[in-house]
Amino acid sequence: MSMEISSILQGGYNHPLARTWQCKRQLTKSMLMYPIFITDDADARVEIASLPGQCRWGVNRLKEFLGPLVQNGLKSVILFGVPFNCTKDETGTPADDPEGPVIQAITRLRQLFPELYIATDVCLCEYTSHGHCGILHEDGTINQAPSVERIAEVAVAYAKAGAHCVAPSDMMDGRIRVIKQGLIEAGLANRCMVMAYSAKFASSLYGPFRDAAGSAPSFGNRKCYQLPPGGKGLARRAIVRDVNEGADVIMVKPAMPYLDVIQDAAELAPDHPLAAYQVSGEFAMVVAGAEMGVYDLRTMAFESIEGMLRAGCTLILTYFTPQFLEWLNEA
Ligand SMILES: NCc1[nH]cc(CCC(=O)O)c1CC(=O)O
Ligand SMILES: [Zn+2]
Ligand SMILES: [Zn+2]
Repeated sequence: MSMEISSILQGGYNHPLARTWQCKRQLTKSMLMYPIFITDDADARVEIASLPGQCRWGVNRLKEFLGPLVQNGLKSVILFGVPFNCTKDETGTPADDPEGPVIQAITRLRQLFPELYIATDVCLCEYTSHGHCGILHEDGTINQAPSVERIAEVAVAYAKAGAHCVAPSDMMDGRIRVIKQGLIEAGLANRCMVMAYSAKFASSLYGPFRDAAGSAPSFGNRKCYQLPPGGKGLARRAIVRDVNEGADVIMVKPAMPYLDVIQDAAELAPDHPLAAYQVSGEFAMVVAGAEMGVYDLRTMAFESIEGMLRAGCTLILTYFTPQFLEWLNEA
């Protein structure tokens, strides 16, 4: 009894090279954007306990930190400011301080690595006294209009300093439109991209980041602006909303538990680049499993990315970037 011809699949992926042809999209170095933490002690290099292998860096150390990675094919970074020596207030005044870590780092990186693509996370939580991502009413709820104005002001300041991309992670309604408008008014809209954290969920997976950035809210939580994990419909509406407001790139965050949302974004915004953010808790989880002997780190790291590529993303923000650059050399 012979097999049906359509039953035979293995011949199509028997050879290692043929296996790569079965993947519609393969990880390349250009797809990787590395999230890095910049602190306001210029000479600092402080390891972050909850994020194995990651440090908070001062601007004077950026050459030694990123030089070897750029040499190895690093194409882009996204900057997070982590200030300790500033006075945080209600409106996040230190966010766009010209002497602050983000603007200093943009200037320095543009000089050091002219080819490196520099994105900046834009948010107020690292700079507000209350640790929330916007400006609050007396009763502690978000005051939308001034929040969005302030966030746009910070975004434009980063663009003026030379950022190639501003990426608002606050999840305030209407911010993409106001940021885009601000860039247009500043004459920068044609050379600074807006990457919208469109579908950002209220996740348990941000813990190590908040630890690293000192950005945990001092009261309450972020559930009135970040999406509920089951909110597929809301995520779809937020993606469409941000496209209509002028986002250049759509992002889904976290990535691994939200692959269906990435796939939805690919369908809803087929003409936009699509980013997935493998967040701090995902990174910590993958590393911890390897340390417990559950799997091989490298194999699992690639598998975790494979899902995002299948779902349709074209850009990946991950703390594994230095390792991937290395592993892709060996592949
Ligand atoms: N604006 C907040 C912000 N910016 C980046 C992350 C998370 C990134 C990560 O976990 O790697 C968060 C999440 C949060 O604290 O709510
Ligand atoms: Zn924030
Ligand atoms: Zn942020």
